[in-house]
Amino acid sequence: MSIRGERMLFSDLQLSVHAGEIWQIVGPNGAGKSSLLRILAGLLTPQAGSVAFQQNPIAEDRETFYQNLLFIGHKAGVKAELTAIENLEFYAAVQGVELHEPPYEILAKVGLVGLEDIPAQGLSAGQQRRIALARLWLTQAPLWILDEPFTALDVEGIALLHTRFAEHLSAGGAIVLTSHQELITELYQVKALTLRYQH
Ligand SMILES: Nc1ncnc2c1ncn2[C@@H]1O[C@H](COP(=O)(O)OP(=O)(O)OP(=O)(O)O)[C@@H](O)[C@H]1O
Repeated sequence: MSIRGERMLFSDLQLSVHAGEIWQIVGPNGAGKSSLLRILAGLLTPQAGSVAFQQNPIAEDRETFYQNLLFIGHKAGVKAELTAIENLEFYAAVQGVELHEPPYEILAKVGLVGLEDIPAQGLSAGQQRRIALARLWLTQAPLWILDEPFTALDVEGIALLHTRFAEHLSAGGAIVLTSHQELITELYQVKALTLRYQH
C-alpha cells in the first residue's frame, strides 16, 4: 500500500517479476506509476508491504540489491556540464563497472557519433536521454527499473532501445518500466500492470 499526501495510490498490489520478463506499469497521470517504481527500487517506503529480490526483502540487504539493479528515473540524470564521454565514465565509476569497450563505441550504439565531446547541456532532450540510456549498454545488472525511458527519443532511438531490451530479456534479465506509449515490437512480449487513479 502506498499513500502520498492524503491520497491512497494503491493497495493490495502484488507483482512478481521473473527472469526474461518485461513489465509495463500503465495508468493516467498521477496514478502512482513513478511512485511504484521508486518503491520497487527501494527509494520510497510503502506504508504497508515489502519488496523482495530473489526472495530476500531488499531492506535486509540493500547492498546486494543495488548490485543487481539499474534504476533510471524520469529525469535524464545527465550531468549538464560533462560531455557524453565524461558522463559515461562517471556512470561506470558510480556503478563500479569497467568499460569493456571504448566509450566512443558505446556512444555510437546509442547514435551519438560526432556528439561525444560536447557538454550535455548543449544537446537536445532526446540526445541527453540517449546519454542516460547508454548505461543500459554498460551495466551487468539483471534488473532494470526505468521510468519513461522512451521519452524524447525519435523513431531510431526507440528501435535501439527495443533491441537492447530484447537482448537483455533473452539473456535472462528483467525490466519494469513506465511508458505512456504502447510498446509495439515483435522482439518481446510485454506484460502490463494497470494502476487506476484513485480519488
Ligand atoms: N515527491 C512527492 N511528494 C509527495 N507526493 C508526491 C510526490 N511525487 C508524487 N506525489 C504524489 O503521488 C501521486 C502519484 O505520483 P506519481 O509520480 O507516482 O504518478 P505517475 O502515475 O507516475 O504520474 P505521471 O503519469 O504524471 O508521471 C501524485 O498525484 C502526487 O500527489
